[in-house]
Amino acid sequence: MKPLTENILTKVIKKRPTHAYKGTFGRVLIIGGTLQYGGAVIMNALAAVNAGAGLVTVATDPANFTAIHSQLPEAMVVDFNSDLIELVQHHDVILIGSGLGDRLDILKETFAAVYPKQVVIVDGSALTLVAEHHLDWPKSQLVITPHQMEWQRVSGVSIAQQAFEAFNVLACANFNVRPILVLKQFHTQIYTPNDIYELNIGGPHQAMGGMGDTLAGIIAGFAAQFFLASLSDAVLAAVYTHSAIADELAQTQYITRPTEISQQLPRFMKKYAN
Ligand SMILES: NC(=O)C1=CN([C@@H]2O[C@H](COP(=O)(O)OP(=O)(O)OC[C@H]3O[C@@H](n4cnc5c(N)ncnc54)[C@H](OP(=O)(O)O)[C@@H]3O)[C@@H](O)[C@H]2O)[C@@H](O)CC1
Ligand SMILES: Nc1ncnc2c1ncn2[C@@H]1O[C@H](COP(=O)(O)OP(=O)(O)O)[C@@H](O)[C@H]1O
Ligand SMILES: [Mg+2]
Repeated sequence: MKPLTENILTKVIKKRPTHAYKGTFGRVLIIGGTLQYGGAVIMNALAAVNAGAGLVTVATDPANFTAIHSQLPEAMVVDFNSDLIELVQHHDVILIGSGLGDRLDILKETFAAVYPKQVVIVDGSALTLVAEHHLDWPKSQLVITPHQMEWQRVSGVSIAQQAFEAFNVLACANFNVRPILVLKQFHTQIYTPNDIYELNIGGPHQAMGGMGDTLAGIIAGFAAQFFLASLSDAVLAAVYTHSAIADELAQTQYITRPTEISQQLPRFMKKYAN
């Protein structure tokens, strides 16, 4: 296992070309946020917008529309009960699952609509639904972001077994599509097709609901902008950035709120852009 270091940031985060426009930095579609979990998609979107995604749309329960607009006027909204096929196909990056609850119908429709060039990030409730209903993974560039219980549900690798890399590698090999696995924990591990990395920063100041929703949003924002270099590198840089900002905040704070991490993204990224 390789340590994930700060070097990944200068490798991935690039100075913006002068003639760029919003389309240059990718279209992100976030799908999730039932009535109970509206905050999850707000945190996804705050992270994706602040990470620099060019255009962000949130497909969610209409009950969340006003809250999303008041937090983040940069984001667009759409009813997740409407026909999503065309919408899904018009985006570069799809983030599905944070606060999706039991909406298996939406998950199946999305998985069926995506095509191989797209990046699909599967988080939260979508992972639990895949496990419960034995769904095939979408035929796309796949990133999955389970915490340890979600990974146990999806892969059958128990939390105790997860300490042994080989079990996790074998489980990934058994998927119908090869994923990039972000296995979240204290010292998160990232399984890419070539290597396994361990994050050696971050800490218990991050142990709070919404922290994973924020990470998923940063991954979406980085994948949208920096995908052409390498999706694996974009994911690695997103994981590092999330905890590096948290650790900066923790120098003077007892806890680090997910929404504060998102606020710090533009300032933090500026330091590494070259
Ligand atoms: N503001 C919002 O809208 C928010 C919405 N959210 C959304 O809620 C949805 C449900 O997600 P979820 O993670 O809260 O619940 P679930 O999938 O049942 O997993 C919890 C179970 O797993 C266990 N467990 C064991 N190890 C663990 C570990 N390392 N990390 C975490 N858990 C671990 C744990 O054990 P216990 O705590 O009981 O000891 C418990 O039994 C999801 O879509 C998410 O996006 C949240 O983001 C919060 C903010
Ligand atoms: N003790 C800890 N040290 C470092 N990171 C932590 C710690 N506890 C939680 N985290 C991080 O917080 C996030 C939790 O993700 P998740 O459980 O999916 O949150 P949520 O679904 O509530 O948004 C992960 O990125 C995880 O690595
Ligand atoms: Mg989560």
